[in-house]
Amino acid sequence: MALAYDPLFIASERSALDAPPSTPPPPMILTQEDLKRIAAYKAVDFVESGMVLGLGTGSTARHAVARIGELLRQGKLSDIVGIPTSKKTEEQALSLGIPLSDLDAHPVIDLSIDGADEVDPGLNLVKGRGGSLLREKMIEGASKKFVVIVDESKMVKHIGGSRLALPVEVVPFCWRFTAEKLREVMEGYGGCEARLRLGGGGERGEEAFVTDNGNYIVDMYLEKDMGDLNEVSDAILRLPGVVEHGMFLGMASTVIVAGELGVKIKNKHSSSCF
Ligand SMILES: O=C[C@H](O)[C@H](O)[C@H](O)COP(=O)(O)O
Repeated sequence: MALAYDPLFIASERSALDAPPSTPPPPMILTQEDLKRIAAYKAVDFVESGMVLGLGTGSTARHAVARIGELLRQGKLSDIVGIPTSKKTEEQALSLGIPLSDLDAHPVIDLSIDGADEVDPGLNLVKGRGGSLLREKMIEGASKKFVVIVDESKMVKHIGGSRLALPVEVVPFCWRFTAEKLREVMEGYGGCEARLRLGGGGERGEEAFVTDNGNYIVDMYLEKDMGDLNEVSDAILRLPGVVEHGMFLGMASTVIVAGELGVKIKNKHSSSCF
């Protein structure tokens, strides 16, 4: 996969690829990790000193948090306050010396940067395959601007189109009951299989995954396009055992997609490439 990116930009991140100044850099083969980093760095271009920042969670957001830490260390950014969307991100940000706070102290956030599991043509998202959807939705929903960073593999024709999980955070109390209710509700929207997410412990990871909020995740595997996403969202949220779901509808102001042909920036009302 040879890409139309500035090779020096990538090489600066991969010292092993540094070429002597007189020779042109070799054509770059970019990994998915490179694409995530490129999208993340582009998003950090939106960050200005003095901002309150929502710090996302996941393998893509991790690059953005690292970059913010780097720019702070270099003195290119100052007076940043980070609001982490998970305990994991909190740990990373603390290790980088990024000053942190929370929504109680900063109920309005200037800019949030986060990855996504799926992005549809209307910039609706699936998030939460890392289990952080509730805090992400609270923080990103309180943001004046929400910039989503993805590699092109995350683009789908419709939500659920990857056939991977659409996560729903549920209270542990009688989760089977809630999972069954979810399955019943989704019968009206093309159907789904609803499975408790495991991996929370045990010799073979057979225990339930527990979120930062002490809840479980039921992963829904959709059969087809659900249709009216706002209607599905309302129906899911009406179930008493449901805390939140991983559809982020109309929340992204900008999506930065790093792919084979370069970086695309899609704004809510228009899109551009460069
Ligand atoms: O709970 C996890 C978050 O919603 C992540 O932002 C999402 O899963 C994307 O993660 P990644 O960048 O690792 O694909």
